[in-house]
Amino acid sequence: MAPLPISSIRVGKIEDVQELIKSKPNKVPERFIRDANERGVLVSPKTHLHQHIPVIDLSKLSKAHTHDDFLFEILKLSQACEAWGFFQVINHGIEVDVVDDMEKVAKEFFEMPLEEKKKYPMEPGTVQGYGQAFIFSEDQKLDWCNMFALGVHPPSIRNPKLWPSKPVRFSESLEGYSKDIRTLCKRLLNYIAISLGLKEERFEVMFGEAVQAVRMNFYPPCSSPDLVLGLSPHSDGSALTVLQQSKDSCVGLQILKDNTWVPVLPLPNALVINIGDTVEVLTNGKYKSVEHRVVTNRERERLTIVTFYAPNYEVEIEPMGELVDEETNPCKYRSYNHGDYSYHYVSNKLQGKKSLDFAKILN
Ligand SMILES: COC(=O)C(/C=C/C1=C(C)CCCC1(C)C)=C/O[C@H]1C=C(C)C(=O)O1
Ligand SMILES: O=C(O)CCC(=O)C(=O)O
Ligand SMILES: [Fe+2]
Repeated sequence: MAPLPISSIRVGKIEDVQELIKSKPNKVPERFIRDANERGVLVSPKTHLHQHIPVIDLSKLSKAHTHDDFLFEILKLSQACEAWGFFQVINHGIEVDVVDDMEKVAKEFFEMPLEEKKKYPMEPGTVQGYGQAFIFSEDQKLDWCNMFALGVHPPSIRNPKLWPSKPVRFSESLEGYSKDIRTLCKRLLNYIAISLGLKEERFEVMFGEAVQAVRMNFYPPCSSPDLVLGLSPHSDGSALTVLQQSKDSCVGLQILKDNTWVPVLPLPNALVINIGDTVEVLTNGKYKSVEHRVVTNRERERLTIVTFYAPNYEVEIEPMGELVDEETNPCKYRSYNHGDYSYHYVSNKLQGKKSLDFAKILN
């Protein structure tokens, strides 16, 4: 994927939110204050008024369980992908130590002094390193978030200069974690294929050497959480996204369901999975990538480790023939190259599901 044309990008001063709350704990600079229609309404996690995203027990999909258990869980998965685009997985098979270790090094990374983190800058027009991605103009509102993003796989997408030497165990932990998350993504895509009545390895074969990137998001507390957003509304450009919320994180992720922002309440040892734009296109819209955003908290911070899993850049994407019917379910998306979609995605600001207009066939 080619870098963006840096010369044309003027982003102004992007303040580091962790530093901001150290020096002026009660001040929210104008550039973070959202227009009234965009602001994150706080939703109490205690409220029982909300529906919750489905929970899929992956142990029920292993050989140790009965065929009925398997079918029931696959049905739940299919309903989750169709109605929610989001679900949590429990008994996912990734060792607690691997997950905890990743959380620990990510936390240590964000806790380092700014000078240390600045050794790995996200330059304007790039998406890897420490900073804020998706900023393309001086008047664009900023998210109340610090990010650290790295390309992980295949090795050709890595920028080794951005892999930090501190915390000392960071790279080793990220390698181990990413290997396990990759296995989980392949497994989930196999189950998703089964849930669609496709051959189990349909996605794996199509994706080739899949692209995997990780983004760590740190949201410090904010004195006026009702005025800002932790992360702007967006859908993910990936095929699947795996989100880990650190143990002491506040609730913050909200997904747009039936025009209402529904909070995602963390479950112990669960991972949150969401369908990305690529699976929406491949399934001709049967499984949807759902718009989501993050709100902040007055007292508590939030740390998330997010993996984007997507086809190789060379792969041509279009709705799968098995899921299209010229008469009853015609193609809703055109054919395109995934590398081109990735470029399009990272060269535009996060704006709901707007990125997918790239692929939509408009009648
Ligand atoms: C800040 O970055 C992102 O939010 C992001 C970027 C991912 C990427 C890298 C960090 C390096 C390699 C390229 C890639 C674009 C995957 C989001 O990723 C989404 C967007 C697309 C498209 C995707 O596949 O995942
Ligand atoms: O931090 C979160 O809860 C959500 C992060 C997210 O949506 C993303 O990184 O794409
Ligand atoms: Fe996201």
